[in-house]
Amino acid sequence: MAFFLFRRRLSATVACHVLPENTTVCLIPLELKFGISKGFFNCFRQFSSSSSTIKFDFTDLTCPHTWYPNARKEKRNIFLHVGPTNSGKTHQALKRLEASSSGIYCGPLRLLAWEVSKRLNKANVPCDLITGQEREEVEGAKHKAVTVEMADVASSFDCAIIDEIQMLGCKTRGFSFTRALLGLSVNELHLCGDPASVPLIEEILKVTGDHVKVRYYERLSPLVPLKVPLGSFCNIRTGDCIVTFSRREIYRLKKEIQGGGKHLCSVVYGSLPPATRTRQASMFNDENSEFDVLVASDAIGMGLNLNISRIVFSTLEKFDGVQMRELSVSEIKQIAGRAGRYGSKFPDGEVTCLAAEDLPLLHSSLKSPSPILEKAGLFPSFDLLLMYSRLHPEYGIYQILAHFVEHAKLSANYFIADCEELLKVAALIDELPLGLHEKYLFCISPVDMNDDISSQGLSQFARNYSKRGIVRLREIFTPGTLEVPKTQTALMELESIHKVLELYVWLSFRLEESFPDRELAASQKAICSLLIEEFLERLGWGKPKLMSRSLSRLRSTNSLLLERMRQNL
Ligand SMILES: Nc1ncnc2c1ncn2[C@@H]1O[C@H](COP(=O)(O)OP(=O)(O)OP(=O)(O)O)[C@@H](O)[C@H]1O
Repeated sequence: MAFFLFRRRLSATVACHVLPENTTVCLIPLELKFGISKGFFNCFRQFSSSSSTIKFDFTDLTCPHTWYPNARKEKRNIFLHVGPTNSGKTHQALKRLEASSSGIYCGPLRLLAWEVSKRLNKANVPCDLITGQEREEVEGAKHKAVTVEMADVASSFDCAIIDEIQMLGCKTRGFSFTRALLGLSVNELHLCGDPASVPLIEEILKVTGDHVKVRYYERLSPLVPLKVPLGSFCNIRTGDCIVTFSRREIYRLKKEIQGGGKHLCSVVYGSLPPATRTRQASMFNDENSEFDVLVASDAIGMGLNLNISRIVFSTLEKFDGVQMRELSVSEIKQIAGRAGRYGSKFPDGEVTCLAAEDLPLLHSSLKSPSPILEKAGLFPSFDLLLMYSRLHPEYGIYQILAHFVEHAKLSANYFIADCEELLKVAALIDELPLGLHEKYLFCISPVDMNDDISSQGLSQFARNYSKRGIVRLREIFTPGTLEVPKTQTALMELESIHKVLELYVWLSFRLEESFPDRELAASQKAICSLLIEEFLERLGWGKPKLMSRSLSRLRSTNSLLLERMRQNL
Protein backbone atom coordinates (compact mmCIF):
# COMPACT_ATOMS: atom_id res chain seq x y z
CA MET A 1 0.00 0.00 0.00
CA ALA A 2 1.42 3.35 -0.94
CA PHE A 3 0.44 6.77 0.24
CA PHE A 4 1.08 9.92 -1.79
CA LEU A 5 0.70 13.48 -0.78
CA PHE A 6 1.33 15.70 -3.71
CA ARG A 7 1.17 19.38 -4.30
CA ARG A 8 0.75 21.04 -7.60
CA ARG A 9 1.24 24.74 -8.20
CA LEU A 10 -1.90 26.36 -9.64
CA SER A 11 -4.12 23.51 -8.67
CA ALA A 12 -4.92 21.23 -5.81
CA THR A 13 -3.36 19.52 -2.87
CA VAL A 14 -4.70 16.04 -2.76
CA ALA A 15 -4.07 12.98 -0.70
CA CYS A 16 -4.20 9.93 -2.87
CA HIS A 17 -4.36 6.55 -1.26
CA VAL A 18 -3.34 3.91 -3.77
CA LEU A 19 -3.37 0.15 -3.77
CA PRO A 20 -1.14 -0.30 -6.78
CA GLU A 21 -1.58 -3.91 -7.76
CA ASN A 22 -5.20 -3.81 -8.82
CA THR A 23 -5.50 0.00 -9.20
CA THR A 24 -8.01 0.17 -6.35
CA VAL A 25 -8.08 3.79 -5.33
CA CYS A 26 -9.53 5.95 -2.62
CA LEU A 27 -9.11 9.72 -3.03
CA ILE A 28 -9.44 12.27 -0.26
CA PRO A 29 -9.52 15.90 -1.37
CA LEU A 30 -7.80 18.16 1.16
CA GLU A 31 -7.61 21.61 -0.30
CA LEU A 32 -8.85 22.75 -3.65
CA LYS A 33 -8.04 25.95 -5.47
CA PHE A 34 -8.83 25.14 -9.02
CA GLY A 35 -12.30 25.12 -10.54
CA ILE A 36 -11.93 22.11 -12.76
CA SER A 37 -10.32 20.08 -10.00
CA LYS A 38 -12.98 20.98 -7.48
CA GLY A 39 -15.81 19.49 -9.49
CA PHE A 40 -13.78 16.50 -10.32
CA PHE A 41 -12.70 15.78 -6.77
CA ASN A 42 -16.09 16.48 -5.25
CA CYS A 43 -17.42 13.83 -7.51
CA PHE A 44 -14.84 11.46 -6.10
CA ARG A 45 -15.70 12.47 -2.56
CA GLN A 46 -19.29 11.42 -3.15
CA PHE A 47 -18.12 8.39 -4.98
CA SER A 48 -15.73 7.25 -2.30
CA SER A 49 -17.95 8.03 0.72
CA SER A 50 -20.01 4.92 0.14
CA SER A 51 -17.06 2.61 0.17
CA SER A 52 -13.53 2.90 1.50
CA THR A 53 -11.93 1.13 -1.43
CA ILE A 54 -13.40 1.31 -4.91
CA LYS A 55 -12.16 -0.23 -8.08
CA PHE A 56 -11.59 2.71 -10.35
CA ASP A 57 -10.66 2.72 -13.98
CA PHE A 58 -9.24 6.13 -14.87
CA THR A 59 -9.88 5.58 -18.53
CA ASP A 60 -13.61 5.13 -17.93
CA LEU A 61 -15.06 8.33 -19.40
CA THR A 62 -18.61 7.05 -19.75
CA CYS A 63 -20.23 9.54 -17.34
CA PRO A 64 -18.67 12.93 -18.06
CA HIS A 65 -21.70 14.77 -16.64
CA THR A 66 -20.60 13.65 -13.15
CA TRP A 67 -17.36 15.62 -13.54
CA TYR A 68 -19.29 18.84 -12.90
CA PRO A 69 -21.19 18.60 -9.59
CA ASN A 70 -21.71 22.39 -9.50
CA ALA A 71 -23.73 22.27 -12.67
CA ARG A 72 -25.52 19.12 -11.54
CA LYS A 73 -26.84 20.97 -8.48
CA GLU A 74 -28.83 23.27 -10.81
CA LYS A 75 -31.89 22.32 -12.78
CA ARG A 76 -30.81 24.34 -15.79
CA ASN A 77 -33.22 25.79 -18.33
CA ILE A 78 -31.59 25.09 -21.65
CA PHE A 79 -32.74 26.89 -24.79
CA LEU A 80 -31.54 25.54 -28.10
CA HIS A 81 -31.70 28.28 -30.77
CA VAL A 82 -31.23 26.50 -34.07
CA GLY A 83 -31.53 27.51 -37.68
CA PRO A 84 -29.49 28.67 -40.68
CA THR A 85 -26.95 31.46 -40.55
CA ASN A 86 -28.35 34.98 -40.38
CA SER A 87 -31.54 33.87 -38.69
CA GLY A 88 -31.14 35.93 -35.54
CA LYS A 89 -30.35 33.06 -33.13
CA THR A 90 -27.42 34.74 -31.44
CA HIS A 91 -29.23 38.06 -31.39
CA GLN A 92 -32.08 36.57 -29.32
CA ALA A 93 -29.69 34.80 -26.96
CA LEU A 94 -27.63 37.96 -26.49
CA LYS A 95 -30.73 39.90 -25.51
CA ARG A 96 -31.24 37.42 -22.64
CA LEU A 97 -27.58 37.72 -21.67
CA GLU A 98 -27.80 41.52 -21.60
CA ALA A 99 -30.84 41.34 -19.34
CA SER A 100 -29.31 38.84 -16.91
CA SER A 101 -27.79 39.69 -13.54
CA SER A 102 -24.60 37.78 -14.38
CA GLY A 103 -23.54 35.82 -17.40
CA ILE A 104 -20.99 34.37 -19.73
CA TYR A 105 -20.78 34.17 -23.54
CA CYS A 106 -18.64 31.32 -24.86
CA GLY A 107 -17.74 31.51 -28.55
CA PRO A 108 -15.47 29.61 -30.90
CA LEU A 109 -13.45 32.64 -32.02
CA ARG A 110 -11.61 35.42 -30.24
CA LEU A 111 -13.24 37.79 -32.63
CA LEU A 112 -16.72 36.75 -31.55
CA ALA A 113 -15.79 37.14 -27.90
CA TRP A 114 -14.45 40.62 -28.74
CA GLU A 115 -17.66 41.57 -30.51
CA VAL A 116 -19.87 40.39 -27.66
CA SER A 117 -17.82 42.15 -24.98
CA LYS A 118 -17.96 45.33 -27.08
CA ARG A 119 -21.72 45.01 -27.54
CA LEU A 120 -22.39 44.42 -23.83
CA ASN A 121 -20.11 47.21 -22.65
CA LYS A 122 -21.78 49.56 -25.14
CA ALA A 123 -25.15 48.56 -23.71
CA ASN A 124 -23.83 49.52 -20.24
CA VAL A 125 -23.45 45.92 -19.14
CA PRO A 126 -19.83 45.78 -17.93
CA CYS A 127 -18.26 42.73 -19.51
CA ASP A 128 -14.79 41.19 -19.21
CA LEU A 129 -13.04 39.79 -22.25
CA ILE A 130 -11.12 36.60 -21.63
CA THR A 131 -9.44 34.56 -24.34
CA GLY A 132 -6.34 32.43 -24.41
CA GLN A 133 -4.25 35.48 -25.27
CA GLU A 134 -5.94 38.41 -23.58
CA ARG A 135 -7.69 39.33 -20.39
CA GLU A 136 -9.45 42.67 -20.26
CA GLU A 137 -11.19 43.12 -16.95
CA VAL A 138 -13.84 45.80 -16.61
CA GLU A 139 -14.59 47.25 -13.20
CA GLY A 140 -17.72 45.83 -11.63
CA ALA A 141 -18.26 43.32 -14.44
CA LYS A 142 -20.56 40.41 -13.73
CA HIS A 143 -20.48 39.30 -17.34
CA LYS A 144 -17.71 37.71 -19.37
CA ALA A 145 -17.20 37.09 -23.07
CA VAL A 146 -14.77 34.24 -23.56
CA THR A 147 -13.49 31.74 -26.07
CA VAL A 148 -15.02 28.39 -25.26
CA GLU A 149 -11.76 26.92 -23.96
CA MET A 150 -11.87 29.60 -21.22
CA ALA A 151 -15.44 28.77 -20.12
CA ASP A 152 -15.61 29.13 -16.35
CA VAL A 153 -17.19 25.96 -14.94
CA ALA A 154 -16.23 26.81 -11.36
CA SER A 155 -18.51 29.86 -10.90
CA SER A 156 -22.28 30.16 -11.12
CA PHE A 157 -24.06 32.53 -13.50
CA ASP A 158 -27.60 33.61 -14.14
CA CYS A 159 -27.28 33.15 -17.91
CA ALA A 160 -24.81 31.66 -20.40
CA ILE A 161 -24.51 31.31 -24.17
CA ILE A 162 -22.54 28.72 -26.08
CA ASP A 163 -22.35 29.90 -29.68
CA GLU A 164 -21.89 27.59 -32.70
CA ILE A 165 -22.74 24.62 -30.49
CA GLN A 166 -22.51 22.23 -33.46
CA MET A 167 -18.76 22.54 -32.98
CA LEU A 168 -19.02 19.99 -30.20
CA GLY A 169 -18.56 17.55 -33.06
CA CYS A 170 -15.21 19.12 -34.03
CA LYS A 171 -12.38 16.57 -33.90
CA THR A 172 -9.93 18.83 -32.13
CA ARG A 173 -11.93 21.47 -30.24
CA GLY A 174 -15.22 19.65 -29.69
CA PHE A 175 -14.32 18.56 -26.17
CA SER A 176 -14.23 22.19 -24.99
CA PHE A 177 -17.82 22.68 -26.19
CA THR A 178 -18.82 19.48 -24.38
CA ARG A 179 -17.11 20.71 -21.24
CA ALA A 180 -19.02 24.01 -21.40
CA LEU A 181 -22.29 22.23 -22.19
CA LEU A 182 -22.01 19.85 -19.25
CA GLY A 183 -20.11 22.08 -16.87
CA LEU A 184 -21.61 25.59 -16.90
CA SER A 185 -23.50 26.20 -13.70
CA VAL A 186 -26.37 28.50 -14.71
CA ASN A 187 -30.10 29.13 -14.49
CA GLU A 188 -30.45 29.71 -18.20
CA LEU A 189 -28.21 28.25 -20.87
CA HIS A 190 -28.64 29.33 -24.50
CA LEU A 191 -27.11 27.14 -27.20
CA CYS A 192 -26.98 28.65 -30.69
CA GLY A 193 -26.18 26.67 -33.81
CA ASP A 194 -27.10 24.18 -36.48
CA PRO A 195 -30.30 22.08 -36.18
CA ALA A 196 -28.12 19.03 -36.92
CA SER A 197 -26.92 19.15 -33.32
CA VAL A 198 -30.37 18.90 -31.69
CA PRO A 199 -30.78 15.09 -31.33
CA LEU A 200 -27.27 14.65 -29.89
CA ILE A 201 -27.66 17.48 -27.39
CA GLU A 202 -31.03 16.18 -26.28
CA GLU A 203 -29.53 12.74 -25.83
CA ILE A 204 -26.53 14.05 -23.86
CA LEU A 205 -28.77 16.14 -21.62
CA LYS A 206 -31.10 13.24 -20.76
CA VAL A 207 -28.85 12.36 -17.83
CA THR A 208 -28.32 15.88 -16.48
CA GLY A 209 -31.84 16.59 -15.25
CA ASP A 210 -31.96 19.89 -17.18
CA HIS A 211 -35.07 21.27 -18.82
CA VAL A 212 -34.50 21.55 -22.60
CA LYS A 213 -36.50 23.65 -25.06
CA VAL A 214 -35.77 23.88 -28.80
CA ARG A 215 -36.57 26.95 -30.89
CA TYR A 216 -36.24 26.77 -34.68
CA TYR A 217 -35.39 29.90 -36.71
CA GLU A 218 -35.77 30.84 -40.37
CA ARG A 219 -33.36 33.06 -42.31
CA LEU A 220 -34.19 36.72 -41.88
CA SER A 221 -33.35 37.48 -45.51
CA PRO A 222 -33.33 35.29 -48.64
CA LEU A 223 -30.28 33.48 -49.99
CA VAL A 224 -30.37 32.81 -53.74
CA PRO A 225 -28.09 30.18 -55.31
CA LEU A 226 -27.21 31.54 -58.79
CA LYS A 227 -27.43 29.35 -61.87
CA VAL A 228 -24.54 31.14 -63.55
CA PRO A 229 -20.92 30.86 -62.38
CA LEU A 230 -18.73 33.92 -61.97
CA GLY A 231 -16.53 32.65 -64.80
CA SER A 232 -13.93 35.39 -64.66
CA PHE A 233 -12.73 37.94 -62.15
CA CYS A 234 -13.78 40.63 -64.62
CA ASN A 235 -17.31 39.92 -63.36
CA ILE A 236 -16.52 40.77 -59.76
CA ARG A 237 -18.68 43.52 -58.32
CA THR A 238 -18.90 45.57 -55.15
CA GLY A 239 -20.04 43.54 -52.13
CA ASP A 240 -18.61 40.25 -53.44
CA CYS A 241 -16.71 37.89 -51.19
CA ILE A 242 -14.42 35.37 -52.89
CA VAL A 243 -13.82 32.33 -50.73
CA THR A 244 -10.67 30.25 -50.96
CA PHE A 245 -8.81 28.09 -48.46
CA SER A 246 -5.13 28.92 -48.36
CA ARG A 247 -3.40 32.10 -47.39
CA ARG A 248 -1.31 31.98 -50.55
CA GLU A 249 -4.45 31.75 -52.68
CA ILE A 250 -6.06 34.61 -50.77
CA TYR A 251 -3.19 36.93 -51.61
CA ARG A 252 -2.96 35.64 -55.17
CA LEU A 253 -6.66 36.33 -55.81
CA LYS A 254 -6.46 39.71 -54.12
CA LYS A 255 -3.62 40.63 -56.46
CA GLU A 256 -5.48 39.37 -59.50
CA ILE A 257 -8.70 41.22 -58.66
CA GLN A 258 -6.90 44.44 -57.79
CA GLY A 259 -4.88 44.07 -61.01
CA GLY A 260 -8.11 44.68 -62.91
CA GLY A 261 -8.01 48.22 -61.53
CA LYS A 262 -11.69 48.38 -60.50
CA HIS A 263 -11.68 47.06 -56.96
CA LEU A 264 -9.66 47.03 -53.74
CA CYS A 265 -9.84 43.92 -51.57
CA SER A 266 -9.92 43.39 -47.83
CA VAL A 267 -8.71 39.99 -46.64
CA VAL A 268 -9.95 37.83 -43.77
CA TYR A 269 -8.42 34.51 -42.74
CA GLY A 270 -7.89 32.51 -39.58
CA SER A 271 -4.32 33.33 -38.67
CA LEU A 272 -4.71 37.11 -39.07
CA PRO A 273 -4.39 38.73 -35.65
CA PRO A 274 -7.92 39.57 -34.40
CA ALA A 275 -7.36 43.32 -34.39
CA THR A 276 -6.26 43.19 -38.00
CA ARG A 277 -9.15 40.94 -38.95
CA THR A 278 -11.61 43.32 -37.33
CA ARG A 279 -10.08 46.24 -39.21
CA GLN A 280 -10.19 44.40 -42.52
CA ALA A 281 -13.84 43.49 -41.90
CA SER A 282 -14.71 47.09 -40.96
CA MET A 283 -13.01 48.44 -44.08
CA PHE A 284 -15.10 46.11 -46.20
CA ASN A 285 -18.32 46.91 -44.30
CA ASP A 286 -17.73 50.66 -44.52
CA GLU A 287 -19.53 52.03 -47.57
CA ASN A 288 -17.20 55.00 -47.70
CA SER A 289 -14.05 52.91 -47.84
CA GLU A 290 -12.52 51.99 -51.19
CA PHE A 291 -12.20 48.36 -50.10
CA ASP A 292 -15.36 47.00 -51.69
CA VAL A 293 -14.47 43.32 -52.25
CA LEU A 294 -13.51 40.68 -49.70
CA VAL A 295 -11.18 37.75 -50.26
CA ALA A 296 -11.54 35.33 -47.39
CA SER A 297 -11.11 31.84 -46.08
CA ASP A 298 -13.75 29.83 -44.23
CA ALA A 299 -12.90 32.04 -41.24
CA ILE A 300 -15.88 34.14 -42.35
CA GLY A 301 -18.14 31.11 -41.82
CA MET A 302 -18.74 31.78 -38.18
CA GLY A 303 -20.46 34.71 -36.63
CA LEU A 304 -18.55 37.60 -38.25
CA ASN A 305 -20.95 40.34 -39.27
CA LEU A 306 -20.04 41.24 -42.83
CA ASN A 307 -22.02 43.15 -45.44
CA ILE A 308 -21.63 40.58 -48.19
CA SER A 309 -23.88 40.72 -51.22
CA ARG A 310 -22.63 37.60 -53.02
CA ILE A 311 -20.44 34.69 -51.98
CA VAL A 312 -18.27 33.27 -54.76
CA PHE A 313 -16.57 29.95 -54.02
CA SER A 314 -13.27 29.89 -55.92
CA THR A 315 -13.14 26.17 -55.10
CA LEU A 316 -15.20 23.63 -53.18
CA GLU A 317 -12.13 21.73 -51.97
CA LYS A 318 -9.85 22.42 -49.07
CA PHE A 319 -6.75 20.91 -47.55
CA ASP A 320 -7.67 19.61 -44.11
CA GLY A 321 -4.15 19.18 -42.78
CA VAL A 322 -3.79 15.69 -44.26
CA GLN A 323 -5.38 15.74 -47.70
CA MET A 324 -7.52 17.71 -50.12
CA ARG A 325 -11.19 17.05 -49.53
CA GLU A 326 -14.55 18.35 -50.67
CA LEU A 327 -16.26 20.82 -48.38
CA SER A 328 -19.00 19.24 -46.27
CA VAL A 329 -22.64 20.21 -46.66
CA SER A 330 -22.51 22.10 -43.34
CA GLU A 331 -19.38 23.99 -44.38
CA ILE A 332 -20.90 25.02 -47.71
CA LYS A 333 -24.12 26.14 -46.04
CA GLN A 334 -22.31 27.97 -43.28
CA ILE A 335 -20.08 29.91 -45.68
CA ALA A 336 -22.80 30.56 -48.30
CA GLY A 337 -25.11 31.78 -45.55
CA ARG A 338 -22.82 34.75 -44.99
CA ALA A 339 -24.25 36.46 -48.07
CA GLY A 340 -26.99 38.97 -47.31
CA ARG A 341 -27.23 40.37 -43.83
CA TYR A 342 -30.41 41.47 -42.16
CA GLY A 343 -30.57 45.26 -41.94
CA SER A 344 -27.47 45.83 -44.09
CA LYS A 345 -26.98 47.41 -47.52
CA PHE A 346 -27.28 43.92 -49.04
CA PRO A 347 -30.13 42.21 -47.20
CA ASP A 348 -30.66 39.67 -50.03
CA GLY A 349 -27.78 37.27 -50.49
CA GLU A 350 -26.56 35.41 -53.55
CA VAL A 351 -24.10 32.57 -53.89
CA THR A 352 -22.22 31.05 -56.82
CA CYS A 353 -18.92 29.42 -57.80
CA LEU A 354 -16.05 30.60 -59.95
CA ALA A 355 -16.25 27.49 -62.15
CA ALA A 356 -19.42 26.09 -63.71
CA GLU A 357 -18.43 22.51 -62.83
CA ASP A 358 -18.76 23.30 -59.09
CA LEU A 359 -22.35 24.54 -59.34
CA PRO A 360 -24.13 21.15 -59.01
CA LEU A 361 -22.38 20.41 -55.70
CA LEU A 362 -23.13 23.91 -54.43
CA HIS A 363 -26.83 23.63 -55.31
CA SER A 364 -27.30 20.13 -53.94
CA SER A 365 -25.51 21.03 -50.69
CA LEU A 366 -27.65 24.10 -50.14
CA LYS A 367 -30.79 21.96 -50.57
CA SER A 368 -29.66 19.17 -48.21
CA PRO A 369 -30.00 19.30 -44.47
CA SER A 370 -26.66 19.12 -42.62
CA PRO A 371 -25.94 15.54 -41.57
CA ILE A 372 -27.11 14.86 -38.03
CA LEU A 373 -24.30 15.18 -35.51
CA GLU A 374 -23.72 11.82 -33.89
CA LYS A 375 -21.02 12.29 -31.29
CA ALA A 376 -19.51 15.01 -29.17
CA GLY A 377 -15.81 15.41 -28.40
CA LEU A 378 -14.46 14.46 -25.00
CA PHE A 379 -11.05 14.70 -23.41
CA PRO A 380 -9.92 13.63 -19.94
CA SER A 381 -9.43 16.51 -17.53
CA PHE A 382 -5.92 17.17 -16.28
CA ASP A 383 -6.91 15.64 -12.95
CA LEU A 384 -7.64 12.30 -14.54
CA LEU A 385 -4.30 12.36 -16.32
CA LEU A 386 -2.61 13.22 -13.04
CA MET A 387 -4.28 10.40 -11.16
CA TYR A 388 -3.33 8.01 -13.88
CA SER A 389 0.27 9.23 -13.84
CA ARG A 390 0.47 8.48 -10.10
CA LEU A 391 -0.14 4.86 -10.90
CA HIS A 392 2.41 4.90 -13.70
CA PRO A 393 5.20 7.19 -12.55
CA GLU A 394 7.44 5.73 -15.24
CA TYR A 395 5.21 7.17 -17.99
CA GLY A 396 5.94 10.49 -19.62
CA ILE A 397 3.09 12.72 -20.77
CA TYR A 398 3.31 11.27 -24.27
CA GLN A 399 2.64 7.77 -23.01
CA ILE A 400 -0.13 8.95 -20.69
CA LEU A 401 -1.93 10.81 -23.46
CA ALA A 402 -1.44 7.97 -25.90
CA HIS A 403 -2.78 5.50 -23.34
CA PHE A 404 -5.95 7.54 -22.80
CA VAL A 405 -6.50 7.94 -26.52
CA GLU A 406 -6.13 4.22 -27.05
CA HIS A 407 -7.98 2.90 -24.02
CA ALA A 408 -10.60 5.52 -23.13
CA LYS A 409 -14.01 3.97 -22.58
CA LEU A 410 -16.78 6.18 -23.90
CA SER A 411 -20.53 6.10 -24.10
CA ALA A 412 -22.16 6.10 -27.55
CA ASN A 413 -22.59 9.90 -27.53
CA TYR A 414 -18.89 10.73 -27.39
CA PHE A 415 -15.61 10.36 -29.25
CA ILE A 416 -12.16 11.01 -27.84
CA ALA A 417 -10.66 14.27 -29.09
CA ASP A 418 -8.02 14.07 -31.76
CA CYS A 419 -4.79 14.79 -29.95
CA GLU A 420 -2.29 14.38 -32.72
CA GLU A 421 -1.06 17.94 -32.23
CA LEU A 422 -0.83 17.44 -28.46
CA LEU A 423 1.19 14.29 -28.99
CA LYS A 424 3.60 16.14 -31.30
CA VAL A 425 4.26 18.68 -28.54
CA ALA A 426 4.44 15.93 -25.91
CA ALA A 427 7.13 14.16 -27.90
CA LEU A 428 9.09 17.41 -28.20
CA ILE A 429 9.12 18.28 -24.50
CA ASP A 430 8.77 14.96 -22.69
CA GLU A 431 12.46 14.60 -21.82
CA LEU A 432 12.69 18.05 -20.21
CA PRO A 433 12.74 18.30 -16.41
CA LEU A 434 9.22 19.75 -16.13
CA GLY A 435 6.26 18.77 -13.95
CA LEU A 436 3.27 16.99 -15.47
CA HIS A 437 1.11 20.08 -15.21
CA GLU A 438 3.70 22.22 -16.95
CA LYS A 439 4.07 19.63 -19.70
CA TYR A 440 0.31 19.49 -20.02
CA LEU A 441 0.17 23.26 -20.47
CA PHE A 442 2.77 23.11 -23.20
CA CYS A 443 0.75 20.38 -24.88
CA ILE A 444 -2.54 22.30 -24.84
CA SER A 445 -0.96 25.64 -25.78
CA PRO A 446 -2.16 27.12 -29.07
CA VAL A 447 1.02 26.28 -30.94
CA ASP A 448 0.81 25.63 -34.66
CA MET A 449 3.15 22.66 -35.01
CA ASN A 450 2.93 22.90 -38.78
CA ASP A 451 4.51 26.32 -38.58
CA ASP A 452 8.27 25.88 -38.30
CA ILE A 453 8.94 29.12 -36.49
CA SER A 454 6.14 28.51 -33.99
CA SER A 455 7.28 24.99 -33.13
CA GLN A 456 10.88 26.17 -32.72
CA GLY A 457 9.58 28.97 -30.51
CA LEU A 458 7.75 26.51 -28.31
CA SER A 459 10.70 24.19 -28.06
CA GLN A 460 13.08 27.00 -27.10
CA PHE A 461 10.63 28.37 -24.59
CA ALA A 462 10.21 24.92 -22.98
CA ARG A 463 13.96 24.27 -22.83
CA ASN A 464 14.68 27.62 -21.23
CA TYR A 465 11.71 27.44 -18.91
CA SER A 466 12.82 24.04 -17.63
CA LYS A 467 16.18 25.57 -16.66
CA ARG A 468 15.20 28.98 -15.36
CA GLY A 469 11.45 29.43 -15.28
CA ILE A 470 9.88 32.34 -17.13
CA VAL A 471 12.59 34.51 -18.58
CA ARG A 472 12.47 37.49 -20.84
CA LEU A 473 11.81 36.79 -24.44
CA ARG A 474 15.11 38.39 -25.38
CA GLU A 475 16.89 35.72 -23.36
CA ILE A 476 14.90 32.93 -24.93
CA PHE A 477 15.03 33.80 -28.58
CA THR A 478 18.59 34.84 -29.03
CA PRO A 479 19.49 36.21 -32.46
CA GLY A 480 20.17 33.65 -35.11
CA THR A 481 18.51 30.78 -33.27
CA LEU A 482 15.34 30.56 -35.31
CA GLU A 483 15.76 28.78 -38.57
CA VAL A 484 13.43 30.25 -41.08
CA PRO A 485 12.41 28.02 -43.97
CA LYS A 486 13.45 29.48 -47.29
CA THR A 487 9.97 28.95 -48.71
CA GLN A 488 8.36 31.38 -46.25
CA THR A 489 7.40 34.71 -47.66
CA ALA A 490 8.06 37.86 -45.66
CA LEU A 491 4.42 38.08 -44.79
CA MET A 492 4.18 34.49 -43.60
CA GLU A 493 7.24 35.08 -41.51
CA LEU A 494 5.73 38.09 -39.80
CA GLU A 495 2.61 36.10 -39.05
CA SER A 496 4.70 33.27 -37.62
CA ILE A 497 6.50 35.75 -35.41
CA HIS A 498 3.16 37.03 -34.24
CA LYS A 499 2.12 33.48 -33.41
CA VAL A 500 5.28 33.00 -31.34
CA LEU A 501 4.51 36.17 -29.42
CA GLU A 502 0.99 35.04 -28.70
CA LEU A 503 2.25 31.65 -27.63
CA TYR A 504 4.67 33.35 -25.28
CA VAL A 505 1.85 35.35 -23.71
CA TRP A 506 -0.38 32.29 -23.42
CA LEU A 507 2.30 30.16 -21.77
CA SER A 508 3.49 32.94 -19.50
CA PHE A 509 0.00 33.58 -18.18
CA ARG A 510 -0.53 29.95 -17.36
CA LEU A 511 2.89 28.92 -16.13
CA GLU A 512 3.33 31.97 -13.94
CA GLU A 513 0.05 33.24 -12.60
CA SER A 514 1.44 36.59 -11.50
CA PHE A 515 3.25 37.44 -14.68
CA PRO A 516 3.48 41.24 -14.64
CA ASP A 517 1.95 43.02 -17.60
CA ARG A 518 4.61 45.67 -17.83
CA GLU A 519 7.33 43.11 -18.15
CA LEU A 520 5.29 41.30 -20.73
CA ALA A 521 4.93 44.42 -22.81
CA ALA A 522 8.65 45.07 -22.54
CA SER A 523 9.41 41.53 -23.56
CA GLN A 524 7.13 41.66 -26.53
CA LYS A 525 8.78 44.84 -27.66
CA ALA A 526 12.21 43.34 -27.22
CA ILE A 527 11.45 40.20 -29.13
CA CYS A 528 9.78 42.07 -31.92
CA SER A 529 12.70 44.36 -32.34
CA LEU A 530 15.07 41.42 -32.23
CA LEU A 531 13.21 39.25 -34.65
CA ILE A 532 12.53 42.04 -37.02
CA GLU A 533 16.22 42.90 -37.08
CA GLU A 534 16.93 39.31 -38.02
CA PHE A 535 14.16 39.39 -40.52
CA LEU A 536 15.45 42.51 -42.22
CA GLU A 537 18.96 41.24 -42.30
CA ARG A 538 17.94 37.97 -43.86
CA LEU A 539 15.90 39.67 -46.51
CA GLY A 540 18.68 42.10 -47.17
CA TRP A 541 16.27 45.00 -47.02
CA GLY A 542 17.63 48.31 -45.88
CA LYS A 543 15.37 50.46 -43.77
CA PRO A 544 14.22 52.95 -46.40
CA LYS A 545 13.67 50.17 -48.91
CA LEU A 546 11.44 48.26 -46.52
CA MET A 547 9.56 51.36 -45.58
CA SER A 548 8.76 52.32 -49.12
CA ARG A 549 8.28 48.91 -50.69
CA SER A 550 6.45 46.88 -48.12
CA LEU A 551 4.92 49.24 -45.65
CA SER A 552 1.51 49.40 -47.23
CA ARG A 553 1.41 45.64 -47.65
CA LEU A 554 2.40 45.10 -44.05
CA ARG A 555 0.05 47.75 -42.78
CA SER A 556 -2.95 45.76 -43.78
CA THR A 557 -1.51 42.58 -42.35
CA ASN A 558 -0.09 43.24 -38.97
CA SER A 559 -0.39 46.53 -37.25
CA LEU A 560 1.14 45.38 -33.96
CA LEU A 561 4.35 44.31 -35.60
CA LEU A 562 4.39 47.36 -37.78
CA GLU A 563 4.08 49.54 -34.73
CA ARG A 564 7.04 47.74 -33.18
CA MET A 565 8.99 48.11 -36.37
CA ARG A 566 8.38 51.83 -36.33
CA GLN A 567 9.50 52.01 -32.72
CA ASN A 568 12.55 49.92 -33.21
CA LEU A 569 13.92 50.76 -36.60
N1 LIG B 1 -34.56 41.15 -34.18
C1 LIG B 1 -33.51 41.75 -34.73
N2 LIG B 1 -33.43 43.07 -34.80
C2 LIG B 1 -32.36 43.68 -35.34
N3 LIG B 1 -31.31 43.04 -35.85
C3 LIG B 1 -31.32 41.71 -35.80
C4 LIG B 1 -32.42 41.00 -35.24
N4 LIG B 1 -32.14 39.69 -35.34
C5 LIG B 1 -30.93 39.61 -35.93
N5 LIG B 1 -30.45 40.81 -36.22
C6 LIG B 1 -29.18 41.10 -36.88
O1 LIG B 1 -29.05 40.21 -37.98
C7 LIG B 1 -27.71 39.71 -38.09
C8 LIG B 1 -27.71 38.20 -37.97
O2 LIG B 1 -28.20 37.83 -36.69
P1 LIG B 1 -27.46 36.75 -35.80
O3 LIG B 1 -26.00 36.97 -35.77
O4 LIG B 1 -28.17 36.69 -34.51
O5 LIG B 1 -27.79 35.47 -36.67
P2 LIG B 1 -27.41 33.99 -36.37
O6 LIG B 1 -28.58 33.19 -36.74
O7 LIG B 1 -26.88 33.83 -35.00
O8 LIG B 1 -26.28 33.76 -37.44
P3 LIG B 1 -24.92 32.94 -37.29
O9 LIG B 1 -25.29 31.51 -37.26
O10 LIG B 1 -24.27 33.33 -38.53
O11 LIG B 1 -24.22 33.44 -36.08
C9 LIG B 1 -26.93 40.38 -36.98
O12 LIG B 1 -26.33 41.52 -37.54
C10 LIG B 1 -28.00 40.78 -35.98
O13 LIG B 1 -27.60 41.88 -35.21
